[in-house]
Amino acid sequence: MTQPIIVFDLDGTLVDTGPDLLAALSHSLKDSGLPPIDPNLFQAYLGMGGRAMIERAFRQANRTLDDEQHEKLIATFLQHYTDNIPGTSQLFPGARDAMQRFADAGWTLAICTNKFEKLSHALIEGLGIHAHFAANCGADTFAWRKPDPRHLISTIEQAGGDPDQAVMVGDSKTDIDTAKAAGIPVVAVDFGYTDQPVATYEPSMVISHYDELTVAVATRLIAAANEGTTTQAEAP
Ligand SMILES: O=C(O)COP(=O)(O)O
Ligand SMILES: [Mg+2]
Repeated sequence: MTQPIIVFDLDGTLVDTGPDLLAALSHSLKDSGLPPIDPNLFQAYLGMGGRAMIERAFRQANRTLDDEQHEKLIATFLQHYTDNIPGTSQLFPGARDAMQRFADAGWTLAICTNKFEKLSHALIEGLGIHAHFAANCGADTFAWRKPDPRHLISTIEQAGGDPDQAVMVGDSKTDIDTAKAAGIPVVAVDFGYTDQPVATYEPSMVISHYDELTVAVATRLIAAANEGTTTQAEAP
């Protein structure tokens, strides 16, 4: 049997990239005459990328934003973010130990993120954890991205895993929708970037700290998902 695989989302799940994303946002907007960024207004938008954050900043200030200006600001945002990786970004508490636990138990680890692949790789390398991951697939790795389930399935395949022996960990509706559409159990962290509590989206389980994510728990989630499939398949 293939060894099981645990697939992590990146922003807001494994790594707290929020302060660096906000710094890039402030930098990109510094010549736009917008009021200073209030971090509280952007918490839910942190996992949605620069495009959505810039849009929100203009909407918040009741200012219009044309396509050309938007593209220019996104380029400035990305340049600043790229130049400063890993910046102040840090793994969430307990994440390092959790990764080690799963690696020690023989699990494959992978990342499925809507960050650009180049940025995801730079961040993971900057944090010194790249050796853990058999695959690190971003928004531009394939022709599809989350919430398209093929982003997750292709990540698992690239890592040499089996979708029937997989669990995902995420922080957003996008992650939960992706995993559900792929038929893969999903653990939601409640400390990430989401506007509604993650429980609203009915993940397989919600955790508030990585200590709760044990190998036994993940194994049970996979077993339960496969039982569900068998029962459904056997149903008349
Ligand atoms: O950068 C984004 O758009 C979101 O990144 P994530 O998928 O790692 O949360
Ligand atoms: Mg995320």
